[in-house]
Amino acid sequence: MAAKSPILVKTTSSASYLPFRNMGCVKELAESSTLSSIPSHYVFSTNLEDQVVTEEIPIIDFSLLTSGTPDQRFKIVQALGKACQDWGFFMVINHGVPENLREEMLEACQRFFDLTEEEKREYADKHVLDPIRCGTSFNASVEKVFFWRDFLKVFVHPEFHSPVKPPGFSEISSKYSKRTREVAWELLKGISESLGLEEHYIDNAMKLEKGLQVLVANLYPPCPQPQLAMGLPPHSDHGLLTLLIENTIGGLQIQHRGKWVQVNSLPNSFLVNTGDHLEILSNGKYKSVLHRAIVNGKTTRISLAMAHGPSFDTVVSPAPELLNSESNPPAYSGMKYRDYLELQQGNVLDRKTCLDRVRV
Ligand SMILES: O=C(O)CCC(=O)C(=O)O
Ligand SMILES: [Fe+2]
Repeated sequence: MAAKSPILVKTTSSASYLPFRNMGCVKELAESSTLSSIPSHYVFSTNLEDQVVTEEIPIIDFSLLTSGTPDQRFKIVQALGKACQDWGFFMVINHGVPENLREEMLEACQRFFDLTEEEKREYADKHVLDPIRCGTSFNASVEKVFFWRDFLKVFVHPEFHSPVKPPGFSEISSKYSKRTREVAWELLKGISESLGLEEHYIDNAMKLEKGLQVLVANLYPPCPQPQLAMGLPPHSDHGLLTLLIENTIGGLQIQHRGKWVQVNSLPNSFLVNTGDHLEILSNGKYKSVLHRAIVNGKTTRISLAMAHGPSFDTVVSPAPELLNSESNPPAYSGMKYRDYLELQQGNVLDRKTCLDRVRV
């Protein structure tokens, strides 16, 4: 393959922005009125010129899963299985989580990012397994190139944590986490059945009663050179299922049959993607989806991903019930979820390189 010529761009010298490496805040950088080009350490060298297409993304009507007739439930379980197998991604409608709670939660996240650097510092530079941490990019301590994104990550289950500021964050987050968790766990029952396992199989095997739920708020400020920067690069999520909402601004793209597909979310829907641990548990039948977040030049985008995983101590390996020594041998080795999480979050975010470490 011919080597790509380097992209030549006018960028700002990184030296004057180095302080951001410590605390991290692309928000402040973006708000500095003189910024007309991005510092060189935000230039993402790989191809942002890939063709992006629009396709019809599977839609799951949640109400049919919980209160449909047996026939409707059967059909929606099949649709769930097909969405997991063909896409690793679907939109969930009629889930019963009130629209105003979703909006209040997004506003609370905005208010967190609006706190001063001083107020946020308490949660900066934390270990990846610290229950509350904020920062910029993905893992600024090991990255050469930064992503155009600030984040807040909070473990909200099995123990509930919350930053004390901004006022009201804790109450809203507690309500929102509970409601989303219920939706995720119900979807996992349907997904269990779609694999030919009994309804509570994933519950039991992954010890969901103590399952980890992480609130991940992402802030992508307007970027003066959006075609050169990346919000989040192609990656898959750890855990089983991630339920994402966004303010009115799009930016999520998923990979489907080798192409990047733009996600245009339906109003009031959850954007759901399957994670690495569902891929492991299903022995590769339901592959975790590669996705990325792009940035824009005009408006701040906020997304809120709720990641749902096993309990920390669960060793996740392919479900024995799905294996066959001849036709379907185990394709992944077992690893404790806590160790996987530490590995994934403690390294550079790069496609599915973490999952590759447990492939047999
Ligand atoms: O902002 C988005 O749309 C994607 C966020 C995401 O992939 C993540 O937080 O893992
Ligand atoms: Fe993600």
